Parts: sequence; structure tokens; C-alpha cells
Amino acid sequence: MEAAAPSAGGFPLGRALSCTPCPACLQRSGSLELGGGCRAPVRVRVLVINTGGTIGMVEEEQGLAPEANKLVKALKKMPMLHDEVYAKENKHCDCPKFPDNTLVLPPSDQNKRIVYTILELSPLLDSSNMTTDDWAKIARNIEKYYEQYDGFVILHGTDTMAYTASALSFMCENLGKTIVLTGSQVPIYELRNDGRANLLGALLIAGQFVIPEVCLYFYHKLYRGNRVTKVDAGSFNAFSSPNLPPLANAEVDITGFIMILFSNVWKAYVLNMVDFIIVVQMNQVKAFLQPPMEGIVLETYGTGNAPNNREDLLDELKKATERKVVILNCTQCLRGSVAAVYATGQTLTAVGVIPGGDMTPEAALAKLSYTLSKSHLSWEEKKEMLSENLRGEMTVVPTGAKISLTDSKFIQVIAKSLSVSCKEELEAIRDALIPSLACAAAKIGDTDALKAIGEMGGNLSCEDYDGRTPLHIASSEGNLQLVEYLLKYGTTVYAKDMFGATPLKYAVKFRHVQVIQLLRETGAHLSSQELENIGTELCSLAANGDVEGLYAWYLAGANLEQTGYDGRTPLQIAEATGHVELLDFLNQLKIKQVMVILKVLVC
Ligand SMILES: NC(=O)C[C@H](N)C(=O)O
Repeated sequence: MEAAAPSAGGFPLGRALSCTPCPACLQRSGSLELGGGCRAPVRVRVLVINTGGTIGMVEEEQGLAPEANKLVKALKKMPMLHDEVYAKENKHCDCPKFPDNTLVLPPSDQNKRIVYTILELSPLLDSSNMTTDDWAKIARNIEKYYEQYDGFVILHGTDTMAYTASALSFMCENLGKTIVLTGSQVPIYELRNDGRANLLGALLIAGQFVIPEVCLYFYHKLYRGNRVTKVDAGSFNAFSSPNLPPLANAEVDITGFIMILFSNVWKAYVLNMVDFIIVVQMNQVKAFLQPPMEGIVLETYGTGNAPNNREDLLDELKKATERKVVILNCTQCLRGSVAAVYATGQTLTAVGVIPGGDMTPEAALAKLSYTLSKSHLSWEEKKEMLSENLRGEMTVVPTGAKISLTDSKFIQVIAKSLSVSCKEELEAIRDALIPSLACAAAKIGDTDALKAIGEMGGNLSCEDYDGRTPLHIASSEGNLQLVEYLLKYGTTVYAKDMFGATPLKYAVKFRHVQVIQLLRETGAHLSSQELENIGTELCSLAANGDVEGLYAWYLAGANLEQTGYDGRTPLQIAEATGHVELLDFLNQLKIKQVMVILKVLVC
């Protein structure tokens, strides 16, 4: 597959959609001011990419098949998935690019209005027809609309959903938002179906929680996408995550998020995946090892074992690895891991086969395809990458000593004074204390304390009572080193506090230029909510001749040509007030923008 040019430093940094809402709607959508007190429902935007699958299928002569342009019309008639009254009243506020395909959920119990737009891919596919090109198509759409939406839902057939989820988990390298794949076993148009509940659950999760991972939501459970496998063709409970418990359970309340993986890489976004790989079972190996095969996922017995009395087979495997064919070893068993237990397994490692731990064959296939596409890496580097845990797809057993919960002196002292000793109680104390501790450490810039919290299993993306994460605090404090540490640790750059503000908004508010730049490099952008009403704020900075303030907004990606409440732009205000320095700055920006446009036109 042709590689798309990777964008430097993360997702392209386009501007989010914005509009000029009426005062009444502004009030409903909540105050955007930091520290503001308005608690009216906050609007969030979710993009639903419909790729096909049973959820939108109809019975045709040859059986169930997807039908184009039908889903949106049907969803508009389902009150649990569309609030027609609210949509009509607020039509002008959400200014979506696709007004006819935009729906809105009734208000959630988290006081949010999830406005979702359905982007239907063409042709819609039964997922058995999906290829790596279709994975790239989905990823490209996520990239294209990344800044304009708060979360993403992918509607997909169940047959190969685990493969696509695995592939996307590797392809989306600098992910800061939630991506949820879902579908159904029975079309949503049928009276009794699982599509409605699956879609609703996926929308609520993508719209209300920042889980910077590719997840799969099915039958009340949220899974890590690269850990699932389809286990039942005839049940609503179609998926299982044999080696990792679900991230969350949607019961009466949504509980869980046990181990959200915060990607700790800062890399560009890559779309190319290699096609010349295949999953084979032991007895088919020989035929498949021949060129042009570049990579193979072996499905072996038990803990990764294969006959070690078959010299011929081992010989072929050895010749293949010497030809630099990459062979990844996965177990055929639903649960468990490839491990160096039996001689029959060790022999495979000796001929150059890479142990795949507890990865599912779906994840192994996607990871292999992704790794082989990295043409700048040497064969050894690719092998090393395959052995590492990249996106939470495999469990890595720590080798060195690790600080455990019970090693934490602080927690121990508290536990002692409260007379608790059992593991569960200790964990409950840890979870209750960590948000305050981590935020306090961020406030005083104590990186060592944050490291210790991370090592004892604390989540450094945890939120305090105001929904602020350590990254929000480090950004407001302008502590560049700490921001860098937190980003490296993988804390989510896109978390929003109770006022809907991201760490970037705080860095802008307190004008920490370097922090703004670093956050932008790692994919941060102002949310549509944050950009919605800034014209007046920009004009008031202009009226005060505040070049520094306007520069901070500019660096964060705001359009400085927006108008304030009286219809004037910051430049017009600068002209009226005659602030020379400000006029220079705004005119320079204008020249820069014209030059960029000319450059694009010339190209
Ligand atoms: N339940 C489903 O979605 C199965 C369908 N054949 C698909 O994978 O597209």
C-alpha cells in the first residue's frame, strides 16, 4: 500500500469549527470562562464513521447486505438516539459541516449534550470485505476531522472488527482522544436488536470520557481494541478480551477504566501498512514461507509450542528468518501467553521466531503489518519493536524490582492511622488520594513525587475535584520541564476540566509561550467549545494593546480575525485605538497568512 506523507509532530494542526452562537444558546452551552459558574449542559461533538456491518444491513435476495443512505434517516426517528426538539431549536448553533447528517442525543446524566455527525463511507462494507486500504481510509478520516470533534465512533461489522481495532491502535500514533468501534449482531432496523444499545453506549463513552485509546464497545463492555477477539457468532455478547479485563463496564453506572493506556510516544501519524503477511497454523507453515512473504504470525500450541522433532519444518523456519522474514509466535489458545516453558517452544525462538506474549492473532497481524511498514527501521529494530508493548496489546512481565503499593511510606502511614491492611482497602486509599497528591505535586513542580505516584500504579491523568489533571496545573504554572515529563509519561493532552478547558487553554490564559508550543507539537488544540466565543476576548486584548495575550492565542491556533460583539476584528480595534506595536504585529500576521496562501496556490 502506498504510504501517505506522515505529518510532522502529530496530527495536522488545523482550526476547529466555530460559529457565532446567539446569546441564548451561549447560555445553554455553558460558560467557557475559566472559573465560570454556569452548569448548563455542555455540548460535545462526536464523529461517527460508518463503514458498514450488520448494524446498518437490510435483507436482500442473497442475504443481509449494507444499504447506503438509510441509517441517518432511521436514527432520526429513534428518540433515544436523537432529540428532534432540541435539534430544531439549536440548529444554527452547532454549525456542523454536514447539517443533514448531524443528530443530537438527549442530555446525559453527566450534563452533556452529545452532538454527533455521521460520515458514511462509500461503499459500505460487510467487514469480511475489508482490506488494509479500508483501515487507511478510516484512519485518514480520523486525521482529517481530528480537531473538529471531541471523540470518534466507528461503526463496523463484527467479523473483522478486532482486526481493524488492532490496526487503528497502531496507526493512530499520537492519539489524544477516544476512538470507539462498535456494531451489532442484528440490524438496528429490526424490532429486537443490539445496535441501538451499542451505538448509544459508544457515543456516551466517546463523548464523555477522554480515553486516548482505540477501544471496542459491545454488549455493555468497553474493551481495549487490540485485546479483543470475536468469540460468538450467535450471541449479543460476541467479543471477549481473554488476557485483559474490560476497561469499563456499562452497568447501572459506567464503572472501570482500570488501566487506561496513555500512549507515551510523540510521533507522526502513519498510514501505511504492509500487506504481505499472513496468519498460518503450524501444519501450513512450509507453503507460506516462500517470497514475497515478509512476515508471518504463527499460531502455535499452548505456551507457544511447535513440534521440535520436525527438522524439516524448523529448517524452513530458520531459512526464512535468515532471509529476514519476520515470524511472530502467538498461541492458538484463547487465554494465556507464549512463554519459555517447553523445549518445543524454545526451539522456535532458537530459529529466530519472535515470542508474541499474550497478543491476540488479530493484534499480532496488525502489529506486524504496522512494524514492517516502517521502512526506515533495520530488521533488528523491527524485531525489537515487535517484542515491545506498543499500545497495551501485550502484557509485559516486569523484570526489575518495582515499587509496589505497599512500599509507599506515605500510603502506609495513612493506612496505619486508619487501621487498614488489606490490599483492597489500600488500593481504595491510593485511588482516593492520588488525584490530590498528583495535582499538589504538579503545583510545586515535584517531578520525583509524580514519578513515585506513577510507579505505584497511580494514573497521572487523574482529575481533581474540578476535573483538572496534573497537566492542566503544570500548564498553568508554565512548568515546561514538568509538562514535558507528563507528556512523555503519556498523560492525555486533551483532558477537559469541569469548565471545558484543556491544558492548552490554561497555558494561553497565563501566556506560557513555550508550554503552548510544546503542547501544540504533541497534538493539542483548542476545543471547538474553547474557540466558540473568543472574538470578544481577542478584541478586548486588542483594545488594551496586549500583544503578548494575542500572541499566546495565535500560537494556540486561534484565528485572530474573528469579530467581537460589535462586529469588529482585533485589527480594526487596533487601528481605531492606534496601538502601534499591536498594529505591527497584526499586520505582520496578515502578511504571513497571505504568503502561506500564495505558497499553497503556487504549489
Ligand atoms: N455482525 C456483523 O456485523 C457481521 C457482518 N458479516 C460483518 O462483519 O460485517
